[in-house]
Amino acid sequence: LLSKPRVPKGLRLPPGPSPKPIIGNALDMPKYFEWETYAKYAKQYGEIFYLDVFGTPLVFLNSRRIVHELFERRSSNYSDRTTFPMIVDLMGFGWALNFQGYGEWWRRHRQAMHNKFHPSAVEVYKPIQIKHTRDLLRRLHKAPEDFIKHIRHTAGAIIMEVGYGINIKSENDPYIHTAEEAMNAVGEAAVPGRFMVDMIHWMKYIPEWVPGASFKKQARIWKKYILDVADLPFEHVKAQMANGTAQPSFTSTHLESLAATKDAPADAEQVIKGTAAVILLGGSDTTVKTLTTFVLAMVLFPAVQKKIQEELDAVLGGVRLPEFEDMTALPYTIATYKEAMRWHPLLPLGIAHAATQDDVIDGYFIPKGAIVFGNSWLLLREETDFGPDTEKFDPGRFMESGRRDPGQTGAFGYGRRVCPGRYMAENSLFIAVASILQNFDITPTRDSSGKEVMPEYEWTSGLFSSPTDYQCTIKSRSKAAEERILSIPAEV
Ligand code: HEM
Repeated sequence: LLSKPRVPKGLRLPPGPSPKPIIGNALDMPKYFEWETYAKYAKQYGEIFYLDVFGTPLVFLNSRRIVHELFERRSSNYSDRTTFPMIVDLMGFGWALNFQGYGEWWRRHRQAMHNKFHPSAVEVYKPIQIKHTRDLLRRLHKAPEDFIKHIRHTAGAIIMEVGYGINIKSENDPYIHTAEEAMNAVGEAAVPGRFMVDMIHWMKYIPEWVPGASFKKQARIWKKYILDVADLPFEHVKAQMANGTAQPSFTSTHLESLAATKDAPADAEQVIKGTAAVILLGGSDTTVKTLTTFVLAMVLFPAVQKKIQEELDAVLGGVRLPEFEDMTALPYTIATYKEAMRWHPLLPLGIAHAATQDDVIDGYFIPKGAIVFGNSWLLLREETDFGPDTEKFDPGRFMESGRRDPGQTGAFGYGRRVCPGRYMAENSLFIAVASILQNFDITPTRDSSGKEVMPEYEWTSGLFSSPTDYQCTIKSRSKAAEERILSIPAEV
């Protein structure tokens, strides 16, 4: 199929030179690790190609030049989202700004988020991030084998306090559980092509009992989590505000401003509720998965780990825990979390954008409604931007001049849709990496004969890609490290 470029039916072409490859159709869509297959297609077909999927072009952008041209310079045309009948109509996810079309409703959500997540606004979250990261050290010291559970708890605790002022203590917190279930559902459903109903929209009207309509049953099961994750914590904060016990948070401060606003639109509360839930969803699992990638890299690349620890020891003198003020003195530590985002980007194909109007780029026609992907995985492996050997985990690459920041090269997405939580996310990653490595050594586990056993894992495939759960040994580095950890107050 791929060897014969052709023009799918129904696609108009610009006049002039012959069109570039339109390389195939739904049959050419890989189901798993799509970014790798699309990267191979890119080698064959160049900076831009597309697949025709039941009349909808899926356009793939494969170079930084073309990504910049469309997503940044022509951002007013490439900031829409495709309609996801599975996610929005059947699973009830219309409240999530991630999946809203480019328009006033999305803009109001984005504004609500921006107000509290721009670079200086996120400063107020730093004490919360420090407090819960220190608690993470205590938990890691106590039960190191459960490190993934602890990282998950910490990310959830940070985001619940930031978003709702709710202090979660238990590792089985029901809000976090609901958020994880909702996030897993999105991870599966947000991959274009995963559900046929996203291509053939009338299928959403098929009754659940019809053979072949199992997607409807699946959507119904997921919908409960998706509605609960928005409703339950929000109602909790409102009840707390009514009885005067609410802690300041994204939700409470927005609700207070709303109460003080004359003639606020009737749906203003909906915007706050939806945005708070999106913060909960976007804010916990993303950090967890990036940190599990980082821990894995530490097991696989011990020399890198040693180098980070040397930097941390030199700056902190082995006597105090890291603070955000240390950031400027810790370039290699910063390079490490950036390398984790580059080496294996969490969203290898980002979240697809959509074209609002017909457009032409380099003589290729992109029709209105086309679904447009930046292949972040490919961009982040570009040797001209990141230096040689990009398969290797090497923070040292960022110590050379002229290297690009992965956060501005696709790891956080593109243009007007770029991740609005990125400043807070980077702070969480920095303080976690610095705190963990100052105090712990991360090594492979050992078998009964004392031989090292490398972790067994696979990269997951879907909207998100991160390692499946794996084992490693996390041990405090020294007596001094142990004392530092034990001196952290038990109650956070
Ligand atoms: C390491 C952590 C994170 C990574 C790698 C990440 C990555 C991304 C990516 C790739 C996108 C898609 C952008 C696009 O469409 O071009 C995105 C969107 C988004 N992210 Fe993040 N993110 C992270 C953390 C967070 C956090 C902490 C929050 C909330 C506090 C958040 C909230 C959002 C929201 C609301 C959107 C949707 C934006 C829109 O559609 O306009 N993310 N993120």
